Amino acid sequence: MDNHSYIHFFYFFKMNHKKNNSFKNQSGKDRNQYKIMVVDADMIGIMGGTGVYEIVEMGEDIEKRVIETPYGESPEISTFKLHDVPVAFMPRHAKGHANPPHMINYRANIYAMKKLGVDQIIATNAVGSLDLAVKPGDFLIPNDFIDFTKTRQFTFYDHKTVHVDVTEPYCPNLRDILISSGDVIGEGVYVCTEGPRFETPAEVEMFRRLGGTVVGMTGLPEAVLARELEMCYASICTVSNYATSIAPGKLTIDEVFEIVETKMKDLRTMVVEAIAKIPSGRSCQCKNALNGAEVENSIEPEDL
Ligand SMILES: CSC[C@H]1O[C@H](OP(=O)(O)O)[C@H](O)[C@@H]1O
Ligand code: HPA
Repeated sequence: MDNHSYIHFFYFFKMNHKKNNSFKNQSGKDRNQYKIMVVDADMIGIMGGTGVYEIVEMGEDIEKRVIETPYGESPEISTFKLHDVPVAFMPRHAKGHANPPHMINYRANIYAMKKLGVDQIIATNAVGSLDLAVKPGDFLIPNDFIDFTKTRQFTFYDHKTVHVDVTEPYCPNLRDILISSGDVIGEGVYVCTEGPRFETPAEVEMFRRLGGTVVGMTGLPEAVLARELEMCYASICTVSNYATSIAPGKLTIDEVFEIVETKMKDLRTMVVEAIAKIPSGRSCQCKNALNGAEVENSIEPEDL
């Protein structure tokens, strides 16, 4: 086992270890079946969003797998090599865009990536623009978010008190790499709604006044769950439309898919270029996200 794999193994051992050495979760299932099995350390993850379901044609030695997690099964993940770097691609909404934003199993998705050995994630998101200067067809790398989701499982820490810091919600190093890999707007605030409906004009006006730049439905809790597992995470937002009421007329998903499709080639080029630049080993603080975040001696209810 190399150093990196050992660290992953240790980390998950720590996460799963209970005072009484029991690995049973609340449903009584044996947690050993979920213990980390690193396929490839230093793996880069890509979470493909709307219109981005396959990116595997970029790589070699493609394998497909579904990962079991304590939260359920992941969508089918493709693993492959790109510039000799191991990459895992997951379509966030699963095959055929089966899962709408509020039904995505975000915990299973992120846990599965971690289980594979992914420690850095590049996400792609289609978004509506809240700002006339940010136009359909633009790429934007958000540096902050506002979370308006309502019904989602948004943390791994229901049974232990952990408050992760999100002063820098997206990995600064990964953002810098993305910003230098394409023609992008280098900052902006991503507002996440619950969906699946689009926004009302009053909501769009509120999001604008709150400082939002773009709006989407899937960026949260994905970014926070990645932070909770000490993974680096950054997003490439493809602006697919002006948010409702900013441009006249009804918003349809056809226009979203159409713009994403026209930007697909540039998006792929950006992702390939970024992956080539990602250094092995991480110098950011994402890998230490749990330092100073756990309330000492907080007891997991299942231990009582
Ligand atoms: C089909 S339009 C709305 C849909 O597009 C975005 O998806 P993703 O972030 O996965 O690219 C948005 O969040 C909605 O899920
Ligand atoms: N609103 C919410 N989500 C979106 C939009 C939008 O206008 N466009 C693409 N995803």
